[in-house]
Amino acid sequence: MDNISLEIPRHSFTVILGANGSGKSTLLSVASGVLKPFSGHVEILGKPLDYYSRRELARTVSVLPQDTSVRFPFKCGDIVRMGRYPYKRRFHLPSTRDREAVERAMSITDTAPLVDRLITHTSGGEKQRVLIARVLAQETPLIMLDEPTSAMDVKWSLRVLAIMKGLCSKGLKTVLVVMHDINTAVQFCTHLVFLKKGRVFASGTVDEVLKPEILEQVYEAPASIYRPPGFVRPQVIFSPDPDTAG
Ligand SMILES: Nc1ncnc2c1ncn2[C@@H]1O[C@H](COP(=O)(O)OP(=O)(O)OP(=O)(O)O)[C@@H](O)[C@H]1O
Repeated sequence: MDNISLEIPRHSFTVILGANGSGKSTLLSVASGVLKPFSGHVEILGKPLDYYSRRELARTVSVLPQDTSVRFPFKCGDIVRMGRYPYKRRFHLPSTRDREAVERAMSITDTAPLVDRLITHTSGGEKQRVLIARVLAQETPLIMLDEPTSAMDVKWSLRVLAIMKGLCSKGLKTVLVVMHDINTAVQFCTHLVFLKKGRVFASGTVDEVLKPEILEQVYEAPASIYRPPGFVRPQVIFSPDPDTAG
């Protein structure tokens, strides 16, 4: 990736979209400090990333990576409690605030019934919900999620995105999400970023950038926008390539 210049508005719910290999996960890794950029810099809440200590960064940004394979048989409750590590003081038991944050996160994500279940014994969608609970328990002003709902059913995809949207619209969080499902993304997000070949191709509000000419260049497929009755936001239809559609 090169020449990326991007500002994520505070309290926005921004979704990063683009074709496979366009650089979405890489951008999220650079933005969260997991990867160092070869040149340039990242600022979080007006402060250069390099000025954050690891602990301060972990109290500022919570990240859900794309690869969520958990190889160790931790209990789901312990996984969510890990979200409180940035606040842990040596030789201290979890505080009331720690316990409340974990309980709240597990309640919102309906993962309390899984508290004693081993994470290795959960379904793909349940595991993603547990990891979302960990992110919420971390209580950071910034949340970065890489394909957080890829294994979730429709109900839970919509619910998790609605939770994130609610936190942004209340002014409590800024959320940056990588997703492929453009039609679900536009129902919730305030801003869209389209990447193409490692560069920002378009960035702005849904109305500014959800345009057939942009979509066609990003996805290399004919696109139309329509507004189904009862939907506040538009939807996209991609037409199959007549040569390969059969
Ligand atoms: N560890 C790595 N080493 C070298 N190249 C990598 C590595 N990870 C990713 N890449 C390459 O960097 C480019 C961007 O990858 P990235 O994972 O950011 O894309 P993406 O937009 O998230 O893709 P997808 O939609 O398939 O998840 C791709 O060409 C990919 O092959």
